[in-house]
Amino acid sequence: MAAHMDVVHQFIDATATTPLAVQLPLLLLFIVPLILLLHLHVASRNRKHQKKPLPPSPPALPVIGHLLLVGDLPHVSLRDLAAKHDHGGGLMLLRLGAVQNLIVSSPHAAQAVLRTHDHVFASRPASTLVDRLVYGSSSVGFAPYGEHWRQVRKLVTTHLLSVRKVNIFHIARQEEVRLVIAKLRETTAVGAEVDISEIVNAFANDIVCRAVCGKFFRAEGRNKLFRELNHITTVLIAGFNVEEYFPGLSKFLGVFTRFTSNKANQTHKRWDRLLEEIISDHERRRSSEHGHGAGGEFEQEETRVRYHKRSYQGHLDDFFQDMFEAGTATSTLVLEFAMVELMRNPRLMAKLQAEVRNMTPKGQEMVKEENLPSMIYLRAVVKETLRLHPPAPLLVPHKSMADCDIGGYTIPSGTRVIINTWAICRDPKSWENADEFMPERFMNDGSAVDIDLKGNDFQFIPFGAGRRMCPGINFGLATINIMLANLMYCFDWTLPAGMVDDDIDMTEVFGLTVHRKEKLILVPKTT
Ligand code: HEM
Repeated sequence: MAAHMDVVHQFIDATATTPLAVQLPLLLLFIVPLILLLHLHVASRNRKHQKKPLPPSPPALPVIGHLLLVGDLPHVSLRDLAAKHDHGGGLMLLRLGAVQNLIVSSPHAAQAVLRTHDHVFASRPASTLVDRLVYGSSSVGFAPYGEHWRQVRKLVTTHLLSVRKVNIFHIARQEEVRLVIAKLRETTAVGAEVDISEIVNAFANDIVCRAVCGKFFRAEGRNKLFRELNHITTVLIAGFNVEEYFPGLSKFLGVFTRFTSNKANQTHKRWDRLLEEIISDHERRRSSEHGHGAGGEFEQEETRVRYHKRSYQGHLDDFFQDMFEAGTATSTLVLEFAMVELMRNPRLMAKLQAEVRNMTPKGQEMVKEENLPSMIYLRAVVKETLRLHPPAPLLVPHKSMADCDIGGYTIPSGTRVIINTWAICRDPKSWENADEFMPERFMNDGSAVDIDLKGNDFQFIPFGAGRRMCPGINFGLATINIMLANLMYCFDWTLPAGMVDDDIDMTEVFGLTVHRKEKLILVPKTT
């Protein structure tokens, strides 16, 4: 240290006495390396903090951005756009009106969003329409990430959708399936055609109604009213809502949005009335149950669930409504598409029927839940249906809560995130003969035998993954498995006279979920 100070002193002494011509080179000798070092240090710090580029994007029009590129079937057009513009990274930015949307189209990119950076992307974009129509930001499915969402999600998961609760509801499921089978048997007596789409929709609706409202849900046609309100809600949410794409202009857009807003307000009031009635009914029945004692295990459990719901009164309506929207259309669609694919592939239907009939004890009137675990082909058929026809092909939009770097790009805070699970589930890089219905791929010797749908295998995420993953997965699969098994066990199926397999129209209509345009009409025959 002393030696070092000596050198500095010598330098100062020298510079004080030597002429400028000698001082300058000496100064340069010291200062230039210092400036260079400083420059290198700043450059490396800048490099570290420098924002990475935004993800690639097709050319956009002024004001409306890429809105015109998203056609009637956004899951298809987004897949095609990504193939051209995302440079193979699975990330593409589209500006829809004033809103930036990150389109995620590969398993790798989905994993980055839903697992590695799940804490950044676990929020939901705000929507004035959803707020007006449903309980929006206070529901489970549309709530922004935060304490409220955590509370309602925990409540739903623990008291309605846990594996234990789903198992307890098996008696109710069995009873509801029995009603459907009895109705279908009546039609077989006269050889009539049945609207399968309608039957499975009523069934899925009634199952959710029963879980949420208890076993008196049919009183005063409530199940039908639920179905109607659910339908209107889904159509409104799925429609094009200009405020969503130009949120800053919502005040000036009143003229364009008045019709939708009025309809949304009316529908909201009807939901309110219905849910209020149900809550008061619960209260009344609960006090009378106190007097008479509770029934079997299922009824006791129903009472306990109601009690817990009551203890969270403030959010009761929120999650009631969520259950209907999230739980009905999804299970309906899987059942309907499974029947469609099996009708188009009679050999596969025969294989499934053989399994279901062999695994059900002789003489049993219908398949019971305890018979299901041995039906591995049934599970493969359901998985393959979910792969080819995920009911929510773009999941539910997520929103980023902070800037985040993924794959060499910066995703700015506040970006809306659309995960194209439909494209991912049909990506030929992950799936052999990706567009073909081949349940065998999920069987023992199949290429996808180890791939599961619980949010760990990112090439197959029909229920999403991470914090916002569907909490109704067990409930939904239980509903689908028992119904499909019984449709296979109790009946043989044919198309209406004059139709052949290829006549089944696969044209899709996009909404919150994607469904076929045509109803599925079939003729059941008892076996
Ligand atoms: C086959 C049936 C079903 C499928 C394919 C399905 C699929 C999905 C998907 C893709 C999401 C969004 C995940 C994300 O944003 O990352 C979701 C969310 C949700 N699902 Fe399901 N679902 C099904 C059945 C059900 C059922 C039966 C219920 C309840 C009875 C339910 C309740 C919910 C709820 C509450 C959410 C919102 C979760 C949140 O935002 O935290 N789902 N579902």
